Amino acid sequence: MEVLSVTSEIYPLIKTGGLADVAGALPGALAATGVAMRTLVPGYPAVLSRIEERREVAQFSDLFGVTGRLIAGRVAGLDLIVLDAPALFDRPGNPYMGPEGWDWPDNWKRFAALSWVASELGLGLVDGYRPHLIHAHDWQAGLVPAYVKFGPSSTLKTVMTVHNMAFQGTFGVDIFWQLRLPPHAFSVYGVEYYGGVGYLKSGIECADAVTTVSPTYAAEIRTPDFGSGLDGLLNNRASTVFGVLNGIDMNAWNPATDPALVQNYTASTIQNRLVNKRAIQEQFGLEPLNVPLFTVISRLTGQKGIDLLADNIDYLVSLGGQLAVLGSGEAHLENAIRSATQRHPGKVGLVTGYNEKLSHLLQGGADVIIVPSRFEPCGLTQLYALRYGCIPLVSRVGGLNDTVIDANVAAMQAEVATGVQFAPPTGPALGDALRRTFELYADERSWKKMQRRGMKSDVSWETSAARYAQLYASLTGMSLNDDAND
Ligand SMILES: Nc1ncnc2c1ncn2[C@@H]1O[C@H](COP(=O)(O)OP(=O)(O)O[C@H]2O[C@H](CO)[C@@H](O)[C@H](O)[C@H]2O)[C@@H](O)[C@H]1O
Repeated sequence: MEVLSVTSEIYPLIKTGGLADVAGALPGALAATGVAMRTLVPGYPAVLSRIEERREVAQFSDLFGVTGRLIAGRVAGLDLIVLDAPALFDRPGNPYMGPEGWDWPDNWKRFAALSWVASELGLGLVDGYRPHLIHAHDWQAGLVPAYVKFGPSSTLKTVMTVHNMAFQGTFGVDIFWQLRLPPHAFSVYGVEYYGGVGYLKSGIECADAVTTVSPTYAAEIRTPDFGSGLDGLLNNRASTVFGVLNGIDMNAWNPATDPALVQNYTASTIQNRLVNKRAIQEQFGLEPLNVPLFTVISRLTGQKGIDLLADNIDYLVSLGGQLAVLGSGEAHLENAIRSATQRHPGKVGLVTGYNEKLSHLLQGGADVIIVPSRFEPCGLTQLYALRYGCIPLVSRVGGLNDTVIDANVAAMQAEVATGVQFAPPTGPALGDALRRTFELYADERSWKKMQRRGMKSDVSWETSAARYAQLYASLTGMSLNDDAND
């Protein structure tokens, strides 16, 4: 079966967050199930400069007013189709915003073009390639299901995956007439959203199935607290909304071979993590002490609960811990952490910006990763942490609830705990969880056991890739080993 994945970022070429990791890992994981996945991505400079075995497979003389072409090629085992449209994608900054941090004003057009091209591929634009299903990720690909629903094909199926309900891609009504959709697509059954155009809304409304990245988040987003205004629509579509937990790339994230670590290790040589811990302490300006080292690797935003963390740094230090934070985001949160580094020299360190390599080292040497999110569709850093023997301390929401087993008394006695959970996501509850974590850390033997359990827990894509494959099969009516392009 041939599936076309459509995404605005993909690891290892271009990444601002977890979407890239998932888009980069899923094709490889699906291959074992008999699904051949190609991925359509925008031709950002970072993508075009790395694509290999490149072939031009289509040209557009009028792609929403600009010219463009499709280049097929491969990178890092990924089968890519790249939309090379320099007027839309050859820009500095990240995929969504310029270097000054402002969203590009024509994002509606950039990602409408991507989605429209995906639907054309679905109709057989390129000789010898006709996907049976298109899998669209997040609002940037949210128009794909609308182009398919209001287009000529009656057999092409679509799946819409929501990685974060908070980012919806909403625009004014004026853009509608430039989207190449028929007039009747501007309705509650199409792209209309509170009088404007909603890309994610349209994807949820028009796709044959909607998935999100954990079972708990799939239930949460059907409530007003987490639905960001789309809970009503999701409830209407309840029988076609599924939660499929993310996995991780077990090769890219393997402490036994990870080149970003100073010292590699396995569950049986876990004491070697100390070498990485010392390297972290050095890089973050922390004293080389054997005290609990906490880390945070995150966008520094309210969603991620970084204000709850900031409120607890003094307490964490008073308990005898150290903290190494890697991230960037909202200025007031960056400032709050920076001022903590000044209050607690040698105990709290901050590295701002995005640093993939350092994120690996932190997982391989810190004792605990704190993930205090207010909501978390799945969360990947706690999964990397489990694999690396770094204990996750997480709020009990979304995928954090589904992947970490809290070290309560029963779970410790049954020897199944893998981390610490707290609820609700408030400062005092996080403080209480920190206190519990120090108590657990003090019992060296059971702490090591908990680390080893985490390292053995299944965070791979295997189960979830099979679930996606089953979903594709049920929507297309194909069996998984049917030949591509039947
Ligand atoms: N400063 C930094 N330097 C280096 N690496 C950094 C970094 N800051 C973050 N990262 C990395 O970026 C990724 C973040 O992924 P998450 O799943 O935690 O959140 P995100 O909100 O981006 O993703 C959304 O999509 C994913 C995928 O579905 C969901 O898991 C998640 O809940 C949802 O919010 C991780 O790989 C992390 O290591």
